Amino acid sequence: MKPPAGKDKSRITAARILDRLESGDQVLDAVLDRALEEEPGLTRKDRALVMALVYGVLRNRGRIDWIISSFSKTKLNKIQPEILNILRMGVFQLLFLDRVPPALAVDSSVEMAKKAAPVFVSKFVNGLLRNVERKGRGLQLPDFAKDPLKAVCVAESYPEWMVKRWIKRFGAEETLELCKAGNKIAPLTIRVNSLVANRDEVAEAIRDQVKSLEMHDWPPMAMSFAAPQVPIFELPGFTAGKFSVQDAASQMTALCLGPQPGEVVLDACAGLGSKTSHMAQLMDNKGEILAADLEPGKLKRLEEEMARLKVSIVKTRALDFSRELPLEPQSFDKVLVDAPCTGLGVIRRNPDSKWSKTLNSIHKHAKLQRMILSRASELVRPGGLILYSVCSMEPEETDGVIKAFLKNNEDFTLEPSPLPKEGDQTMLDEQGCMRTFPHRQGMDGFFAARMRRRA
Ligand SMILES: C[S@@+](CC[C@H](N)C(=O)[O-])C[C@H]1O[C@@H](n2cnc3c(N)ncnc32)[C@H](O)[C@@H]1O
Repeated sequence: MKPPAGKDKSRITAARILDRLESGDQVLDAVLDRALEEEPGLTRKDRALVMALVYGVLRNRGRIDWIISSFSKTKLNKIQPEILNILRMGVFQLLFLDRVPPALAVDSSVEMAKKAAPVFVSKFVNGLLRNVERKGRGLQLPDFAKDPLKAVCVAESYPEWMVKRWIKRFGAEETLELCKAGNKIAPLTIRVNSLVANRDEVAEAIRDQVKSLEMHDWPPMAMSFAAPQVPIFELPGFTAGKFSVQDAASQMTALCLGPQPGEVVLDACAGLGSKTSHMAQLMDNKGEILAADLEPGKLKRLEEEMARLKVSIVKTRALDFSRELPLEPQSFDKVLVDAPCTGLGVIRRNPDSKWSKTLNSIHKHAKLQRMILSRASELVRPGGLILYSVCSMEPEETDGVIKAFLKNNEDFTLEPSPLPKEGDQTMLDEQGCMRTFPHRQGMDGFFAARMRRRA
């Protein structure tokens, strides 16, 4: 079966994205955006196939590789990386994607292999995928009762080092739940911009264009939905700035800091500004926010986003918080440090992190986080607050950073974040730090600690 041209382009684009991710130094969103920009001819349907293939392979890569190993005499690390990604996409289409006819899954993979390698390699691809088609579903997965580590790694597709440390911390049963939750497609959650709209009004405007619309009890401006009929930026109210896309756990961060109207606030690692605009909203667009980030390009996009959301109290400045800062010490009422991290709490959105992060990434991030928190804290006025947050659940990036900071900065003390205690009590630990987990609350995995400088 000869693959139709449009679909072939989708597969070639998906393979290119997977190949580019191999280097480990680029994140999925950026690689996706660039690859899709390079192929303006792809229709919405073609793009949907690209997404399905890329996310599908990344979510299921451990299991797919185990299947390939079961049918290949050649070790995986001896297979040319481009060919391995073609095989992964082929196996994914054969065993995980019902809508692709098996002949198309095999033939399109063989055609791609022919362009990337000598004929004997495309024959290997053909033979292996035909075997997977015939016998792949009959493979017996490793037994959880006998070898939980291997069973979780294969069945849920996670690297061994990650599962090992989670089993040590959470036990095998809970690790299985955590890994399963990380493979689920995350709901689309938005935050209504109270500066220009209320939640009921936004819900009514989008109700007939989305499925399973659900209002959250907490955080109060959040609602989630599935399967929007149009891209988010085409939903009614988006252009007018009535809402932003932001996970519920991420919406909790600004609430933990609780900036008030009229205050002077610093967002030290502002990125594209999802928490900056939330803080402006909580401040009723009164006061001042300095949004800083290492990357000036992000701040330009942040400024555009503030304009869309009708936020006028934000100034931006490119700053490196791992170095001495050109700012007046103790000049801010509140400081948010939403630090760069491994992102292991948001695997369901960025499944590439499973394969790009290592134990070393955790240690490298923890070192940078300590430096950034320490520099940013110099800017907090007496009696003022600093909130440290990361979208990771790893002890080195959470408790480790806070413990070291409090030890070296005796004029700061940890205090409970002002999240509701009843009902949602599980979001706060015994010290009042916010901790969310995908398998416990159905939210991204986040950590936030609120610390006050003595007056
Ligand atoms: C977790 S992201 C922030 C996300 C952002 N707060 C939001 O809600 O959209 C961390 C940010 O820290 C920035 N960053 C990394 N190293 C930094 C440094 N040394 N100084 C300042 N910002 C840094 C990154 O560019 C990135 O945008």
